[in-house]
Amino acid sequence: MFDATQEFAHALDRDDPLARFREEFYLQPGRIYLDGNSLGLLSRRAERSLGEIVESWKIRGIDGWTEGGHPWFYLSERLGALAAPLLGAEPPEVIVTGSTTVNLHQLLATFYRPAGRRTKILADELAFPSDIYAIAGQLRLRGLDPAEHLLRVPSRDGRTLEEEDILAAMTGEVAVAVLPTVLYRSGQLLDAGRIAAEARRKGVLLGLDASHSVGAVPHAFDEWGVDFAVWCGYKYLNGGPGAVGGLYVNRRHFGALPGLAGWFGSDKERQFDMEHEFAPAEGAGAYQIGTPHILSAAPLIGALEMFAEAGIGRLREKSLRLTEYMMRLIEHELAGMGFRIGNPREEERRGGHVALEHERAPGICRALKERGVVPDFRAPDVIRLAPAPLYVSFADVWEAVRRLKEIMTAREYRRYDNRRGVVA
Ligand SMILES: Cc1ncc(COP(=O)(O)O)c(C=O)c1O
Ligand SMILES: Nc1c(O)cccc1C(=O)C[C@H](N)C(=O)O
Repeated sequence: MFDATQEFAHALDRDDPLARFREEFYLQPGRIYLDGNSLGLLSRRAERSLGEIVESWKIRGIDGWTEGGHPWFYLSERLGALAAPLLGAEPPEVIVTGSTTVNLHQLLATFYRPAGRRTKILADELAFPSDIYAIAGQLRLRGLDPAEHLLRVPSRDGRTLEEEDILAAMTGEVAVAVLPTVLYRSGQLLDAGRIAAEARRKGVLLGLDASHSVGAVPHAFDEWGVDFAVWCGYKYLNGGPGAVGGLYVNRRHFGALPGLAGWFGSDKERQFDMEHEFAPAEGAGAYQIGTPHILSAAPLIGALEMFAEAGIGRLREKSLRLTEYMMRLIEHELAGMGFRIGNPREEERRGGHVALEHERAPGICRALKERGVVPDFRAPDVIRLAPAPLYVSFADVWEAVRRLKEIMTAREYRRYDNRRGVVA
C-alpha cells in the first residue's frame, strides 16, 4: 500500500519499531541527512564512549592500556566481537583495525599466492578505485604487470554486474577475487553467497569489500564460506570521520602468516616479551599491524552497541521500506523530470541507498544541500540518497522528495555549475 501524502509518511513513522533511535543522534534542525553511506552521523552514545576514552587518557595515562572501562589493549578485539554479528561471523574471525584500503593490502599480501597458472586477481569494472589501486600495487610488488594480471568483470549497463559474468570470469587462472557486497555507486547488492559457493568450487579465494553493506545489510560470511573481507567504520556504522575499519578472516585460514606483520598482530600474552620471533594471535587479530588508533575506534563502542540493540535484521527491514518508499515517491512526484532510478529494484538486489540519475546531477546535489537535504554526488550523473535506518524517518524522505520537486520545478539547479566539488 502506498500513498503520497505527508500523513502516510507520519503513519509509517508511528509504526516504526526503530523510531526511538533517531533521538540518539545529532540531527540539525531542518536538515535531512541522506549521506550516511559516506559519513554516518554522530550519536550521543558514540560521543559518550569517545569521551570515556579521552577521560581514561586524562586520568590514567599509560595505564589506560590495561585499566578503565575500555582497556585500550583489548579494544580492537572487543569491537571485533561487537561487529561479528553484523558479518555473520564468530568473534575470533573479526577484528576492528586499520582502514578498508590498508586491510585489503594486508589480506592480499597474506592470501594472494600466485602459483602455476593461478596468478590473476579478479575485480570488476565498477569497483571503488582504492581497491583497484591496492590490487595493482600488490601485483607490482610481486613483479607482475596489472595490465596482464588484474582482470575486471565488465558491466553490461555501466551500473550493475551480472553474477553470471562474475562466475564465468573465475577461471583456473584466478587466484583471488575481490568484489564488493554492495556497489558504491549503483547500490547493487551482489549475491555473495552464490559467488562464494562457486569460488570455493573453483579453487578461487574470495575477498569482499563490505564498506557499503556493513550496518545496512546482514551478512553470513561463515555460512557462505567467504575467505576474507574488509570494511570501514565511518559509513552506516557511524564511527566518525576516519573511524577504524575492520577485517574478517574465515577460521579455516587461521594460522596463515600475515603478509604485513607487526607487533599488534601478536598473541597478547606474548607481545610484551619483546622477542624477535613473531608469535601471532590465533585469529583475525594476527592481521593487525601497529598500535591501534584508539581515539578513532572509541566512538564505535557506543555506535556498535546501538546495532546490537536494534538488530541488523530489523535495520535491513526498515532500510528496504525506506528505499522502496523513496523510489515510489520519486516515481510519483518527479515523473517526466528526467530522473532514472539506477539501482536494482528487487529487494534481494539492492543495498541501503537509492542511486538517482540525472544529467544535471551535480547542480541538483548542490541545490539540495542549499535547501538542507544532504545527498552525495558520484560521477558522472548519480545522486546517492541513503536513508540510514537508525536516524532517517519516512517523514524525512517525504520532505526530501518535496524539496527536490521544488528544485526541479523552479530549475534551481541552473544556478550551479554542473561540475562536482573537491570532495564528491
Ligand atoms: C567500497 C569502498 N572501498 C574502499 C573505500 C576506501 O576506504 P578507505 O579510504 O577507508 O580505505 C571506500 C570509501 O572510501 C569504499 O566505499
Ligand atoms: N572516505 C571518504 C572520505 O575520506 C571523504 C569523503 C568521502 C569518503 C567516502 O567514504 C566515500 C565513499 N567511500 C563512497 O562510497 O564514495
